[in-house]
Formats: sequence, C-alpha cells, structure tokens
Amino acid sequence: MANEFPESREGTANSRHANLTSSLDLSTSLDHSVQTRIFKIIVIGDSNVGKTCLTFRFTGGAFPCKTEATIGVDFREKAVEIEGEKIKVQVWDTAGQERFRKSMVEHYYRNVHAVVFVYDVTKMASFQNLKTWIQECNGHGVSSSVPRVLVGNKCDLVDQIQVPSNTALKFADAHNMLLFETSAKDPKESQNVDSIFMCLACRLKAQKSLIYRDVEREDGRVRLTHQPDPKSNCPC
Ligand SMILES: Nc1nc2c(ncn2[C@@H]2O[C@H](COP(=O)(O)OP(=O)(O)OP(=O)(O)O)[C@@H](O)[C@H]2O)c(=O)[nH]1
Ligand SMILES: [Mg+2]
Repeated sequence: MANEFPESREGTANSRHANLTSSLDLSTSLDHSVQTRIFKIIVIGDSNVGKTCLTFRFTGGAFPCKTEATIGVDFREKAVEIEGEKIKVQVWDTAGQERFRKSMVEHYYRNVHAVVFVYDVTKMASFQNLKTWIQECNGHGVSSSVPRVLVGNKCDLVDQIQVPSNTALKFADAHNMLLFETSAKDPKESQNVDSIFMCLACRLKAQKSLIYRDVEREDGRVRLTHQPDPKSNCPC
C-alpha cells in the first residue's frame, strides 16, 4: 500500500544560519504544495542516541560509517508514495547537545507535523531524559493532536540493554505514543526504521486537517486553508 520511490535530499543549517526561519518551511511547502504535500517530522532526543543514523537509514538506506555531533539541524528528505499520492517526508535531524541547538529550538517546533522522540536502549539516562524533551516540545506549543512516536535505538547491542521493553511500553502508553524498538545499524531492522516514518506519514495523510490543502494568495499574502478528512485509514 505504502510504496517508496527513490528520491532523497539532504541539507543543513546550524546556529550560524539561524535566520533561515520559517520562510524556509513555507517556501518549500509552496513550491510543491499543489502536486506534493510535505510533512515536517522532527527527531528529538539526547546526544548520541542515534538520531542522525536513524534519519540517514530512512532517507539514504544505509548506516553512516562515521557521524559527528549534529550542529543546529540537518535536513533530509524522502519522497514516498502512499495510496497513490506522492508525499515528501522532510526529516529534521536535530542536535542533542544543548550548545549546538539552543539558537535553533524555535525553528525545530515551528509548523511541525509529527515528532519522533529517540532514546538509546543501552543508556537509561537517555530514557529518563525523555520527560525533559517532551516538556520542551509541549512548551513550544506543539498540540497534542500532532502525532508523536517513541523510538528505542541500538537494539543490536543485546548484551548492553538497560531499558526493558515493558518499561518503555508503559511510558509510551502513558504519553499516547507508539513504541518502536529498533537499530539504525542492523540492516535487518531497516524496514522497522522505515516504518517509523511511514507510519507517521500515513497518519498525517489520513489526518488531512494538518495538511496545507489549498494555497491561496490574497493581497500578496499566502493563506493556507485546512480541511479535515473524517475517513482516517491509518494502518498504525
Ligand atoms: N550499535 C549501534 N550504534 C549506533 C546505532 N545508531 C547510532 N549508533 C552510534 O551511536 C553514535 C551516535 O550516533 P548519532 O546518530 O551521531 O547520534 P545523534 O543522536 O545524532 O547525536 P547528536 O547529533 O549529538 O544529537 C555513533 O557512533 C553511531 O555509530 C545503532 O543502532 N546501533
Ligand atoms: Mg546527530
């Protein structure tokens, strides 16, 4: 049902380019809004949990041999097809280190369509810190109707697991999130990594109220109008 077709793009912005502002979001949306809808999905969590590797696995289909701490944000895009509609999934790979993210936080949350919270299954502190990440997200006015999922990464390190699945599941339930336990590294898990983003894309497609359906220009200004779709067919 949900087929991917090969097209992905990467970009970057860091604290030195804090001026990119929402105009980037908007212009990107406008360029393609008539043919292709764009879903902005942000990936949040402690430094070193594997956010860059997960987003790279989804958009690039591989595990990067070497990563460095993300500075500001890296953009990765992937075009997917869901029930015959081409959709662009725009993944915002955010920085986990405070010093590399502080000037960008507003931009992360602006007009976000879905949020992926990541922890490292081998590091209990990264799981405990999820509360802080959720508070930050809520503190930036992200509505509870914006879909959120929880991802426990590095499941390939089976001998080092510190966060039991049932503990993670309880936490996910309590916060109305789906839980994915996976590994960006293990190629056998790549489908599972894809399903994190595809599941969100399917939900967003069904939840048309969140999407820019029509773009109208009035007095040189752009008005985005929304229309809810009562027939939600998200498979998740
Ligand atoms: N074993 C294992 N290592 C992983 C996995 N995912 C990421 N790593 C490693 O974890 C380290 C951190 O990965 P990143 O993806 O750079 O972490 P990050 O969350 O983007 O970190 P920041 O950019 O600082 O926020 C790297 O050494 C990766 O190779 C995984 O699934 N399994
Ligand atoms: Mg990173």
